[in-house]
Amino acid sequence: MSTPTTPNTGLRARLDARVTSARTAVRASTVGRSDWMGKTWRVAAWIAYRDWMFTRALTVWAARHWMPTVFGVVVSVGWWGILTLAETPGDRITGPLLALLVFLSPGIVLGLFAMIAPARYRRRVHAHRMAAYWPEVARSCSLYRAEPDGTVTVSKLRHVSHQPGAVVLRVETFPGQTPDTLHRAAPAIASAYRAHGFEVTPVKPGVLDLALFTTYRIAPVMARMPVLEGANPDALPVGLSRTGHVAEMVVRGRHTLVAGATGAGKGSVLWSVIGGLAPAIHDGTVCAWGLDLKGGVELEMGRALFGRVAYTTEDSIEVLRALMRVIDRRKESMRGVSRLHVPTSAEPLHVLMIDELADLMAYSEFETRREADRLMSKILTQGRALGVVVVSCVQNPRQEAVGQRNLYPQKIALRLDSDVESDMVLGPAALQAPAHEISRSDPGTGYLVREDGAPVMVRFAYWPDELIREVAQRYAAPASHAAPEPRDGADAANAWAAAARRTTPNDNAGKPTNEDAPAPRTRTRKPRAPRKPRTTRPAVPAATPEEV
Ligand SMILES: Nc1ncnc2c1ncn2[C@@H]1O[C@H](COP(=O)(O)OP(=O)(O)OP(=O)(O)O)[C@@H](O)[C@H]1O
Repeated sequence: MSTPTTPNTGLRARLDARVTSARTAVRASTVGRSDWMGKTWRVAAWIAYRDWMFTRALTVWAARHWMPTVFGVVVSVGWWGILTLAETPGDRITGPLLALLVFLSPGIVLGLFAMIAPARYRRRVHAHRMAAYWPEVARSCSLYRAEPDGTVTVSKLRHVSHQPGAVVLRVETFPGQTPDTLHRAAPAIASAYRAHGFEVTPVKPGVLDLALFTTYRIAPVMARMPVLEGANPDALPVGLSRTGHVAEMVVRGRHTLVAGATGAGKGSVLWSVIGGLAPAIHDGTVCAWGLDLKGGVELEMGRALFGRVAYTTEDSIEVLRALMRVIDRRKESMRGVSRLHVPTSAEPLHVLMIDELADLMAYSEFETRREADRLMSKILTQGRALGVVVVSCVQNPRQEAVGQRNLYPQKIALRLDSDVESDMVLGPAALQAPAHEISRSDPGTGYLVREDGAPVMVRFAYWPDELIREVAQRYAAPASHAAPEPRDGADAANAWAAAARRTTPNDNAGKPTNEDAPAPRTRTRKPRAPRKPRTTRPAVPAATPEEV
């Protein structure tokens, strides 16, 4: 069966056929010939092809590095002028002098470059050295493939760039290699280049940026008066990263666990979040709740920013219940409408800040602990999409203190006491984020591990008391940020408890107490019938020494 063809397709096919036959004819009469003429054509074609490749690479390089290109053109034109002038009959000095100058010109050009832009020159030289060392590093870190003919292919180093405090290697996988291999080799590469740490960032499929840090520390950062544009719960600026960029943290849609030994700087994280969101709190799109089980020492400083706070375990349970009521209401209002809550001043994003989670979850009375555990589990599992997020700070990340570690998709590990604790908080990310190695003299420094598992070292901004007071005064929370009243009947948490036949203090609200209850009926028990004497087998008498 023939397919109908349009006149256009027919023309194109005819043209293609002619081009193909012309190419075949040209090949046959040039490089396809088997005699010496064919050989000459092949050599000429090879030279033309190499020329074309060189010109293309040179053009691309010139377009990328226009400054040295312009400089080179100016110098060449200058030389041409001098050489023209030197063509004076009888002059025996200018020619050799110019030849010497031409011989020395690369050094002169580089020297001028080093004089004009010394920092840039040093970076170029450093990048060049790192690139020269790369094949050896790649081979020793198993980033190579050996062909049967003995050739060795290593992962390609695309380019080396410098950022403040880091050198970034852009590395490309070769066919047959996966980015995972590069991820695994990253610690060895960092060690080969004597780097203080590393971060791996995927750029595109098969291409990764490996940042090697030239400094171990991030200098302290002071917080400043926040502005409304910065108060973005999707990308909240909280400090500086090792590359000197502003480190951002996602607050909306993420629960965050902050773990750090005493004096590690959990206060800086706490205030970077609440203080950073202060303008949004003031305009009503964020509502802050606080549990400070150190008796309010931390949160009272900025009390005006919070809608509701609790400083005792009993009050904390009430606050958690109130948050559950928010979740219950949102569930009803968002059902079938949206799957991720968008904060507005009528329906704000609720951020619960807990300072010292272990006081509530591990060191309180059994009943309180059980109730807190139940409410926290519900808030952590249901709150995220409904616009209720939790930021919990804890000193001791061990199991009994933070049983719900896995319910926090985002983790911040400040200085920790041991590698076991780093492992507990960060899981597999601890390999790239050794929080136990953070120095005591660097409070506020920690690893921020987002949902994707890639850790970033951050120095959280330091919030002095005066600034917290000033921010609280300027951006006080609106009066409407009071906790919602309980609806008639039990809230969802209590319904859940009732379903599980567990009693909570709240289940008993409004129910008759034991004083109202009728006296319990006492059952008169019949006296037990006397036991029948047991029929026992006759005991075997112990053997006497004579019998043995
Ligand atoms: N980002 C920071 N930059 C510089 N210094 C900081 C920073 N954060 C905290 N500090 C210093 O470290 C000290 C301890 O900080 P902070 O009270 O926040 O620690 P913490 O982890 O909350 O300790 P604890 O759990 O014992 O209360 C502060 O008094 C301050 O001097």
